[in-house]
Amino acid sequence: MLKLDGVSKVYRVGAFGGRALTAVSGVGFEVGEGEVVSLIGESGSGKSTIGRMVLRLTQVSGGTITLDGRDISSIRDRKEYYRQVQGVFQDPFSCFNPIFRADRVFALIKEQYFPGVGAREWRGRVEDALESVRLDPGNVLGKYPHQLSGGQLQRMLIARAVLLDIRLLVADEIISMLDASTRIDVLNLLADLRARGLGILFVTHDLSLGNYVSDRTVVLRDGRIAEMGPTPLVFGDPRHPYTRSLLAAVPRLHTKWTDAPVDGTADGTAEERAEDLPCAYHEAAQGSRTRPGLAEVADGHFVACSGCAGAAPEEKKMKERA
Ligand SMILES: Nc1ncnc2c1ncn2[C@@H]1O[C@H](COP(=O)(O)OP(=O)(O)OP(=O)(O)O)[C@@H](O)[C@H]1O
Repeated sequence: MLKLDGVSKVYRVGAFGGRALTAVSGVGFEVGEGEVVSLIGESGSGKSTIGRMVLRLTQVSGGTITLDGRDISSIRDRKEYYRQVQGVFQDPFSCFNPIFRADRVFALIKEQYFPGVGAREWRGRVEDALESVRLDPGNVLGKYPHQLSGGQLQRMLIARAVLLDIRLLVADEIISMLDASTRIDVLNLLADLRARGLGILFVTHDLSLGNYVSDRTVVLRDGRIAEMGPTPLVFGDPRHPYTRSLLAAVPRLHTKWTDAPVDGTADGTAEERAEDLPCAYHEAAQGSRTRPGLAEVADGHFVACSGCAGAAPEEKKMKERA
């Protein structure tokens, strides 16, 4: 369904746009029907930029993004595209105009996409969509955004996507602002939608969430893919030192921060990372024709050479020392 191939994004920054900032470089992965793919990485690694490019909110600088083989930038009718692909973002409040009732988001969809549907039938469809995201229509219809919780608003936005019967949802940090119990509700809701065939690009900096929801995981570092593959492989057998350090830094439920090792990771794996270098995947990554810069270490499990161009400076230094 969705395919990114060698996608890059360069922003012009600084005074008069005189400096180039490469936010995303040579990224390629797919999202199939009924598949959840997590895009994981630290702040600034380029996750949202990728989401925005998929949503056509930001132009691609290099490479292609295709939907069913069609370059999305060639789809002139944006409405046709947004009928299939929608985004939901971190802050649900910012998606609603406080002076209008929250259900205006549904009215706008009707106006744009379903002008011929009668009022009664539309009301039925809205109620069904709300129930499918476990909202009681009687509780939320007719209310203003400030009368609803963040979780309710987030679900209304997902209901809007359900009404459009989209094929791909870009979910960018959608549960970061929700409390723990609402989070799990929204995650389970995504699982329902996935079971109905919806593809989901799940953008998060939270590894445990990525592990919980996704079939496949793409780990981004400085705009490049460090590692990607089936989630159980990436989390169960991480090969890139960066993935390992991210996983090691996840706080453990029964460990107090005062008991954490002083090297900054939760289980003291800094030594292990140094031992990994020089990189065992250098030749395979260089030689790959299908996934340039990535070595396939198991079926569908790819890892970047930690010493190649684009690797973080401290990794390069470690490689030189090794
Ligand atoms: N519109 C823009 N103009 C210039 N630079 C930008 C723009 N948007 C993002 N960037 C830069 O691109 C890089 C990647 O940003 P992006 O928001 O994609 O990262 P992210 O991984 O989603 O981070 P976060 O988790 O903090 O949202 C950052 O260095 C950021 O400062």
